Amino acid sequence: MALAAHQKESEKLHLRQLFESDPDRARKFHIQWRDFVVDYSKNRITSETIDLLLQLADEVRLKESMASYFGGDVINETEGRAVLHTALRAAKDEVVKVDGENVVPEVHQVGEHIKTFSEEIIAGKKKGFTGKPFTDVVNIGIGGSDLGPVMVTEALEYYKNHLRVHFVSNVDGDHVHEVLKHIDPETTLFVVVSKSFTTQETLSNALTIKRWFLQYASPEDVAHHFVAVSTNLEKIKEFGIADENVFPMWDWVGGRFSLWSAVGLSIALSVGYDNFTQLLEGAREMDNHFKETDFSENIPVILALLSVWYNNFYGAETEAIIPYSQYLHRFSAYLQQGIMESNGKSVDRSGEQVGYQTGTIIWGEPGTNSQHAFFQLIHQGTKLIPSDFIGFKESLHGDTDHHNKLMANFFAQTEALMNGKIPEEVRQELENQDYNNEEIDFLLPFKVFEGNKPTNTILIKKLTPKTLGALIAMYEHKIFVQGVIWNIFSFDQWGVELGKQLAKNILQDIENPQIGPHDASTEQLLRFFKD
Ligand SMILES: O=P(O)(O)OC[C@H]1O[C@](O)(CO)[C@@H](O)[C@@H]1O
Repeated sequence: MALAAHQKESEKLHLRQLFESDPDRARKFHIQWRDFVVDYSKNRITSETIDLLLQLADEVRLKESMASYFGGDVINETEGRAVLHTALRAAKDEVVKVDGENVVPEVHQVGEHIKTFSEEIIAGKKKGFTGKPFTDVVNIGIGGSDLGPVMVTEALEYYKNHLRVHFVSNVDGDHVHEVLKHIDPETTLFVVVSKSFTTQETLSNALTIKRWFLQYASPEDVAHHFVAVSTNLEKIKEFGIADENVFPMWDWVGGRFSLWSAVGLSIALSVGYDNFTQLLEGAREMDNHFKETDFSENIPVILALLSVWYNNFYGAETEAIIPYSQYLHRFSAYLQQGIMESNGKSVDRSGEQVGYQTGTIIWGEPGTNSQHAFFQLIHQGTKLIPSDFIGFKESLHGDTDHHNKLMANFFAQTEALMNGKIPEEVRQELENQDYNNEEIDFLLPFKVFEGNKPTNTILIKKLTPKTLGALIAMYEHKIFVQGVIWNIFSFDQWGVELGKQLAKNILQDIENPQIGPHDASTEQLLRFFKD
């Protein structure tokens, strides 16, 4: 394949040389779009690489797949569903059909419900069972019903109102009990979020909270303090939630892409509905950019192709995502589900084992903390770790002193990763510090930086609800493009089922005297646990 042969050649090149030999490189390999600058020039690529990768996008018929994705075709074939998180941010006059029905009016109707509900809670018009306004919100959900809301409410903390928002996700009782310590039943609203309303963790946490609540309130008060977001309206009723407190969602929205729906209710409660709609608008703008822009200037397409380049041709297994913003401290955790649950597949669309690498391992922490934690390995370790650096031009607090220092680190790291430090530079530096020759010869190999480490720099004007929406949508579309290239189904998640099933059986073993047949190791461990 042309790309494999090309990789053999490009492997010999160093980013330093590539910059030295082409003064136009930074201009050539960057995309400016609205408040975003995406500089991908610090990658091990030439114009030929990009041409070959764009050719690959054509060969896999990416354009046609995009039309199916946005058009509501059943592209989640193993679950028989369309994949339409993009419809959740569609403008009122757009038409997006599922089974011949335009779903946009319904989406906007739920949006209106989110608006009135959140505004009444924020304004203190809707009150708790003793007539006091709400002060706290607890989001009860897991996976996509938790990670998106928690990431966005943290990311938009600067924009938040007086409501304190808490998240309970883990079935580990420590999580729920710690949250219960900090809330008052009279003034807390509980938002139970579960697309299926059958998830063990969420139902257990919701029931524990309901039991706790009923120590202070009567059963009819549940209707005022609990709201639910789900596709499973029957189960919600059984739980005792009032009809007006039910926010529907749809099976054509995957959990990990659902924060744009009523799953984002805790976001709207935390930052207000206007900010929530700004988030959607940012995502819509990115959708349009993705749909309408030539692939050579298309941010999600270029980022996806670069990721494929390292994953499939350089053998890189992981990608680091490093936001230089403390507000984005849950961003990589959020993308871990988005990317790894979507593209962690080893069977292609015809049911055959793939003979190539698929989904990348995603990890990361905010800069500058990450520099003091794991950057040693990125700079001088043996592994190739392509990294996305995300930073903002303006500081929200207007603190230029801190922001300049933060951003100096942001730029310095990608420059250092790219250039490295050659032996001559190290020698000169040590000589200047009056080291003798023997000391220099000893220290030199440890102080050399090979460089040539690829990074993308995503520089955004300011962290706002709108730019955040666009940033999240950018990664959503990157996931989609990669799924098309790898010919896998990105929108199911069968791989999470087996563990769930076994846990059900093991719970029986734990709660009953008998331990069912297991492998010798599991059985022995269960005996230790029960003794
Ligand atoms: O919203 P639900 O149905 O409770 O599911 C929670 C999460 O569980 C999964 O199905 C599997 O982890 C995710 O895809 C989903 O986001």
